Amino acid sequence: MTGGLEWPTRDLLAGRASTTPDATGLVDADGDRSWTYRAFDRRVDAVAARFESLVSGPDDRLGILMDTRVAFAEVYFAAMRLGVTIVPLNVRETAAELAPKVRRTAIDALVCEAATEELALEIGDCPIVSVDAPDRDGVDPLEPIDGASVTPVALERDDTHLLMFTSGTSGDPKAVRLTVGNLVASATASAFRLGVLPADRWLCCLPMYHMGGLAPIVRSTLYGTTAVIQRVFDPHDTARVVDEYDITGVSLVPTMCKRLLEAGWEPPDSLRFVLLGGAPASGELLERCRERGVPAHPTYGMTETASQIATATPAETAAHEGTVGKPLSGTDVTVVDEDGTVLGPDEQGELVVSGPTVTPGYLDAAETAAAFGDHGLHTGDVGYRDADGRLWVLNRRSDRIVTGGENVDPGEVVAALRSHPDVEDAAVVGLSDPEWGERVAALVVPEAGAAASLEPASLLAHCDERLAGFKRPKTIGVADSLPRTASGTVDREEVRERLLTDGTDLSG
Ligand SMILES: O=C(O)CCC(=O)c1ccccc1C(=O)O
Repeated sequence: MTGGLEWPTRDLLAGRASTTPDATGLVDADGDRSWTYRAFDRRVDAVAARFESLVSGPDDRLGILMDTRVAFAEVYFAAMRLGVTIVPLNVRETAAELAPKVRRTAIDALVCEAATEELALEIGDCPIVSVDAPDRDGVDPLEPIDGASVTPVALERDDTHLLMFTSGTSGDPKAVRLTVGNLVASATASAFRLGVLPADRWLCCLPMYHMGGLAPIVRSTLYGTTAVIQRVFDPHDTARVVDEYDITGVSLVPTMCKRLLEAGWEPPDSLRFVLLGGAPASGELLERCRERGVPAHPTYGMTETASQIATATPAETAAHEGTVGKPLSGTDVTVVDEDGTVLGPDEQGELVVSGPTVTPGYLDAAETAAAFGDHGLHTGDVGYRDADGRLWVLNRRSDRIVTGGENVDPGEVVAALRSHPDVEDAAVVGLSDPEWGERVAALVVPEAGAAASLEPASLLAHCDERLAGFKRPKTIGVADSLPRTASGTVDREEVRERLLTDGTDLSG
């Protein structure tokens, strides 16, 4: 820190760098470079100095449109140093999906990289900085500048530090507010479950614009251990990185873990945990992990709780099939029925979460009011706890589809399909898929007279202009009308049945 440092501060990196400056903070597995916490801190100062004239303080918002890389971590901590609210954006989404998010969050500046610059220019009605483009004087924006000084802004513990989007189920993504207090509470409780050793090295190969990819960076900085960053997951390459970089822990979604096993992965003894989240891990996958010596820790979490709610150890998953373990310390999970009555052991109901990791609310006050009740945040997930407090999650957020660890709001896909001139109506559900957990599937009702001319290729091209690739239907069926229940809502079970029997597979 070249500027004065005021205490207390929520600048987690400054605290770390002043405590163990010589410990290795970051490793770039792609470029085979590493940075001590001192060097990491200086680079973050350089980034903060570049952005200071654009954004500073709690009223300003900085969008980040970058994929997983060391520079993401540097921009993130620079934004924390400037006390601004960070808005990570999904680089896989289209301009049509991102533009409303940028508008709703009123971003004051947007950071992008070479690969996202074009997209940034389409969506950002504000100053845009690419971390890959030299500035006007030809200087690499991430290189420390001698004598540069930045005035850090101390965030209050309860200030909004992060606005992260999560998919709803009816077409409107929600912006979750998170505080530095939420993230610190989560990282602390995570350490109590997984343990921390001085030689720990956490491999980060999940998207950093999602909670599952960002959380390990916050954790390792708080702990003073090392984050090893790999931009693109690839079963053979990721297995090599785990070996070569002495990785002790890695966060994965189940699809990645399955691919590693299929590629013949046998992890080194030094690997202490695989944190397996974002989607349910099947019993079959966990069984194969046990056979191969993969220390799988299935975890249940959400953006709204800054990642983990409950996490199981390998011994627990072997002895109690299907459990996600006990809630982390400090987190309470209550099971309630439809009237809000608290249920007892083994009784199924909605999971309600409270504790220091839980968001203070959404950006939209009406969404916040709808989500919180007497016992905390209503997750929309159904599950139960056993007499010892272990948690089972039976189905995930009502209609939401989870494919390869990405969440898809069926409402968004329906809206995209309905905007096609030959489509009158559509219903979208998730079908079970051996590779992705679930696949997006759509039952489409053509406009009168358009049935003969409705081409799946035209529907898919229409979706590709509006939706991220992972939201594109992989199975499509055509019907004269949507099946409905007695109360008039779409009968999702019947939609599923029809797609399973009559749907055309378009995933090839
Ligand atoms: O499902 C979510 O939205 C949160 C998922 C998440 O945080 C996660 C996803 C994959 C691996 C690890 C984690 C984690 O809890 O840290």
